[in-house]
Amino acid sequence: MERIRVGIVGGTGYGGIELMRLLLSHPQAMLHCLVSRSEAGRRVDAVFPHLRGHTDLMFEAEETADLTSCDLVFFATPNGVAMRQVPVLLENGVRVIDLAADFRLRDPDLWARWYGEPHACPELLQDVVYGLPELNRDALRDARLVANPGCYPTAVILAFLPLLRSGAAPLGALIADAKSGVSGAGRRAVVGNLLAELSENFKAYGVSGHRHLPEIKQALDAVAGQTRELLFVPHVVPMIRGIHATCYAQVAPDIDVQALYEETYQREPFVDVLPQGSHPETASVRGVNLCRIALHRQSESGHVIVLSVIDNLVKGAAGQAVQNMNLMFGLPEDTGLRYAPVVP
Ligand SMILES: NC(=O)C1=CN([C@@H]2O[C@H](COP(=O)(O)OP(=O)(O)OC[C@H]3O[C@@H](n4cnc5c(N)ncnc54)[C@H](OP(=O)(O)O)[C@@H]3O)[C@@H](O)[C@H]2O)C=CC1
Ligand SMILES: CC(=O)N[C@@H](CCC(=O)OP(=O)(O)O)C(=O)O
Repeated sequence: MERIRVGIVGGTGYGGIELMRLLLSHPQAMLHCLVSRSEAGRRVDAVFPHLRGHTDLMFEAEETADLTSCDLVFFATPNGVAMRQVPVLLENGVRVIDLAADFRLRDPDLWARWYGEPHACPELLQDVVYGLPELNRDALRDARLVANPGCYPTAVILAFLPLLRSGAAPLGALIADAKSGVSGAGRRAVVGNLLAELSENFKAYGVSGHRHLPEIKQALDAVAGQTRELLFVPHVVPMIRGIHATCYAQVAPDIDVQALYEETYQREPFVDVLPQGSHPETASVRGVNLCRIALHRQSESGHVIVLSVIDNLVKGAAGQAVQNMNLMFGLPEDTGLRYAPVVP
C-alpha cells in the first residue's frame, strides 16, 4: 500500500505539533503539506528543533499549499476555520479530520449558539462521523469527514459510555468534574496561561456552561436513547498535559459495574479498565493514546464514581485523530500508536 499523503493545517499549534510527532514515525503515513500563516517559508525543524533529523519539510502559506493533492487533511486550527475550507477539499476527493469543533454538533443552530457565528456549511453536518472509535468504529471506516472529539468529551464520554449503553444508570443527573492541564488551551499567548498566573493556582471556569457540555450531551443522549441531565465543570490545573475527569452516576446497587466496564472495553485497544478502587494518574497516560478508567463505590447508596484520565493532546486530540485515520484507510487501528507513556 502506498503511504497516505497527509496535510496539516495549523501545524504550529500544540495539536499540530503532536500530529507531526506521531505522523513522522507512522509507517504508513507521509507528511506532504504543512500549513502555517505565521511560519510560512521556514523549515519545520528550524521552528521546532526537537524535530531535527525527522523532516526536511517547510511550512507553507494557505495560498500556495497544495492541499488538494493530499489523501487526508487534518485541521488543527481554532474553531471556525475548517468549516470554510472543508467543502472544497471534499469536492476534490480529499478526506478530512477536523480536530476543532466545527463539525461536532449535528444541529447548526446549537453550533451557532455555542460558537457565536452561523455555521458555514450546515449541509455537511449530517454526513459527519463523530470520531470516537469506541462509539463509531464501523462508520469511521467509510468516513469522508470526521469530527475529532474535544478533549474533555473524550474523557467524559468514555467514563459514562458503559453505564448508558447498558441502561445501568437509570436515575438522577450525571456529573462530570474535570481538570485539564494548560496545553488544553492551545499555544497562543494568553495572560491567564502565563507561568506566574497558573502555577500555585487552581480554578474552575465555564461553570455556567462550557461549549463541551452540548457535545458530551449529544453523544451520551444518543447512546442512552433519551435526554439525560448532565452537569459538567471544567478546571485548569498547573500541569502541562493531562485531563482527569471524576464522574458520578447513580446506579442500582446490585449491578457489577467493574464487570460491566471490563466487558465493554475488553477489545478496545486504547481504553484500559484498571482494577476496582485504583487511582489512575495523568502521568500514566502522558504522551500515549490511552484512556485509563477506574471505578469506585463509597457506600451501598448506588452511586458509582468513575475516574478517567487521558493526555489531552493524544487520546484527547492528535492520537485519536491518527486512530481515526488508521480506521479510515483500512490500517490496523493501533498503527503508529503503540508507545509506552513518558514517566516521570
Ligand atoms: N490543545 C488541546 O488539548 C486540544 C485542542 N483541540 C482543538 O484543536 C484545535 C487546535 O488546538 P491547539 O493546537 O491547541 O491550538 P493552538 O492555538 O495551539 O494552534 C492553533 C493553530 O492554528 C493556526 N491558526 C490560528 N488561527 C488561524 C486561522 N484563522 N486560520 C488558519 N490557521 C490558524 C495557528 O498557526 P499559524 O498562526 O501559524 O497559522 C496554530 O498552528 C482547536 O480547535 C482546539 O480547540 C481539541 C482537543 C484538544
Ligand atoms: C484548559 C483549557 O482551556 N481547555 C480548553 C479545551 C479546548 C478544547 O480542546 O476544546 P475544543 O476543541 O472544543 O475547542 C477550553 O476549555 O477551552
